[in-house]
Amino acid sequence: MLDAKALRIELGGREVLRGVDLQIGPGWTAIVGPNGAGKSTLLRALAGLLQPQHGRVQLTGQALTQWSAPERAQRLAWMAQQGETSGELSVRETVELGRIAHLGLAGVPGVRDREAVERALARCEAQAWTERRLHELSGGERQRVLLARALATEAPLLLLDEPTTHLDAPHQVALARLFRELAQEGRGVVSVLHDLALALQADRVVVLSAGAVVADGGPQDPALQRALEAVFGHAVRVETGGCGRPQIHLNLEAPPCPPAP
Ligand SMILES: Nc1ncnc2c1ncn2[C@@H]1O[C@H](COP(=O)(O)OP(=O)(O)OP(=O)(O)O)[C@@H](O)[C@H]1O
Repeated sequence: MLDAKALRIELGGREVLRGVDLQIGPGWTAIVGPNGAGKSTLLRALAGLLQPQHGRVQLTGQALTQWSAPERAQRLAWMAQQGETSGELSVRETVELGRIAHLGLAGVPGVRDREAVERALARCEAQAWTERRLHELSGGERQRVLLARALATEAPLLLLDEPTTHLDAPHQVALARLFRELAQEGRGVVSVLHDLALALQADRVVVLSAGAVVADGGPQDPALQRALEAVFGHAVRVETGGCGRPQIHLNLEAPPCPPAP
């Protein structure tokens, strides 16, 4: 779906992305890395919101810039870190914004649009507040509404910047389940995550450090464990948990293990 090649981005005179290559297909991809590693910058570049000084991003074989804004929005949904949405809109109005890519600004929603909005609200467990204003919601509730707006686009690819911010533990688990469901439906989900335990539930984990991809593989990949130790500077142990899914243990007291001989 998305193919980024040799992406280099400079912000404020500093090189923030240093030649990133990344192909994104169906499945759930988690992007992790320390603060300032360039995760949000990478996601914004993949969404076409930031122009790289060098390199390019293609969406299904065509440069991102060659798609019109509505065409692009039908194929690629973007969820920023919180803050960009008007708190005066109701929850339903906010989620309906996800249909603008299909309807245009003056379009009248049809049955399909209303169904997409209801399905998105249900998947994010946000149906109970549809008439409330966004500013009346808690941080976690608002986060689920913004995710519902992205889902309402029905785009095959979702780019989500820290979607678990403000979510309590059960809703974080529910979100991981939702991402796996979306992946099984053949959609691509790319999420920037700080919670490594959650990130290891993804099909693929990309580790970014100082603007470069330093590991890219499945959650059980030994190279991933080594990269996480190197990047975060603490011992990391990944083992198989009760449901056959990887579990991570990050030992903040212990330094990384010495490299294998
Ligand atoms: N508009 C800007 N002008 C100058 N530098 C910027 C700008 N936006 C981001 N940066 C810098 O680029 C680097 C990468 O920022 P980015 O937000 O992509 O990091 P991140 O990995 O998402 O971090 P975090 O985990 O803290 O959200 C940081 O060092 C940041 O200070």
